[in-house]
Amino acid sequence: MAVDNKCCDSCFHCFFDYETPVTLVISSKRVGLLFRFIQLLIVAYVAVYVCWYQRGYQDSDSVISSVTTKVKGTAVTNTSVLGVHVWDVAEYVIPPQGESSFFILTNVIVTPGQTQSTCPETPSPATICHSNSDCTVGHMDVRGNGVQTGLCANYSDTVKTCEVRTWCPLENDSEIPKPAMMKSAEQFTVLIKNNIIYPKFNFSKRNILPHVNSSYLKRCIFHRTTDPHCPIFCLGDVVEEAGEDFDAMAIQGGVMGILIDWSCDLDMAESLCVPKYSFQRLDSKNPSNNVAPGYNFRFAKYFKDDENGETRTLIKAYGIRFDVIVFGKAGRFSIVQTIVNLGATLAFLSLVNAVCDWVMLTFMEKRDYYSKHKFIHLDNNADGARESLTLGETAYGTQ
Ligand SMILES: Nc1ncnc2c1ncn2[C@@H]1O[C@H](COP(=O)(O)OP(=O)(O)OP(=O)(O)O)[C@@H](O)[C@H]1O
Repeated sequence: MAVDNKCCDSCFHCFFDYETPVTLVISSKRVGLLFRFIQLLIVAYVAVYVCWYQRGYQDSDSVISSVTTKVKGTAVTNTSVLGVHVWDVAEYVIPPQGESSFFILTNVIVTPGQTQSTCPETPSPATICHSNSDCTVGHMDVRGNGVQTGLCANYSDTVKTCEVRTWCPLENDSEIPKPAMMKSAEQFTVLIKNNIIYPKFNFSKRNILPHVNSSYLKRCIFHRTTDPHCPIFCLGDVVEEAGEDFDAMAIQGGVMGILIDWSCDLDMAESLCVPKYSFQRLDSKNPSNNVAPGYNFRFAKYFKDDENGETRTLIKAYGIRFDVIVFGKAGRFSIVQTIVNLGATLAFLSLVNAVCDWVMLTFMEKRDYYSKHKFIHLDNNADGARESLTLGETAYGTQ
């Protein structure tokens, strides 16, 4: 019965009691100092990080962009296979459309006069044979060059390999030309046309800036200090600025990144929103992991001979692929973002009291004395304003 009464009593109190905070002024230098220090930390965080660094008062948008490229330049080579050969854009830029990623041929292994016939395979543990019984008719090896005829043929005076039906003679890529056949490609230039949009702010711009006229475009080459807004780049300069050696890279090829940063503060003048260019090698050139370095692929040019038979020239192309990568974020003042961030700041400031109370009631010498005055229970049934202090029980646990 007594338990029931106690339970009803506490439910009654819980439901009908009214709690109101009492302002307690504590003249303690230590607590006061802690309070101001945490306040200062929060204000500094909001001012420096949220407002200045993160621009918390701005709404932001990511860039959308289109890129086209055009390469210019010619190179001359003189080799035993091709003789004197002049290479122009249509031959060394692959693909020729001028996309945001383009390949410049810098080194080649040419195998001319290939026809559909039979010839001995390139020697390897899987293709070397001693007699016909070592070869299987119709066998195709993924790493091989054709379909085995079942014959063991002389590859050289000392080596025999299984004969295959394929495009013969086979390519011999055991030695890559050094120096690269077209190392003069470092003098080629590329015009990059880049249009960007920030759709949220209805803002668009291109990297050929308003002050760039056609006569300037005809003679300028990008230079970080003298011509930072010229959209024509010398390939050698791009590789050099990335800290790489063009001659070395031209031998086995690689991948370069031309990075265009369009980060803009749209609260400032539009003329200050300009592209910032940087260059970076994107493929691995780690000397400790130098297996399968560079970049190469094969393609062929096909001809009809006098008897209407098909002949082709196989080209193993080594070169540098340039990827134009556009990125950026723009920000513009937004009242909604400002209010959201101000609200977050105020919410943070309200935490200061909670932290100081916790320190004061947990670690300070006079914590019992503070807690005695912090939590007061007023009994409404008593005559006048009799105070009953709830000693020992605080919101932070038993003291
Ligand atoms: N890779 C490049 N190196 C140097 N200048 C270039 C390069 N690409 C284009 N230009 C020059 O930039 C200008 C604009 O090129 P755009 O391709 O828009 O015009 P174009 O008249 O079709 O160019 P072109 O016929 O000379 O290839 C032209 O004067 C062009 O000669």
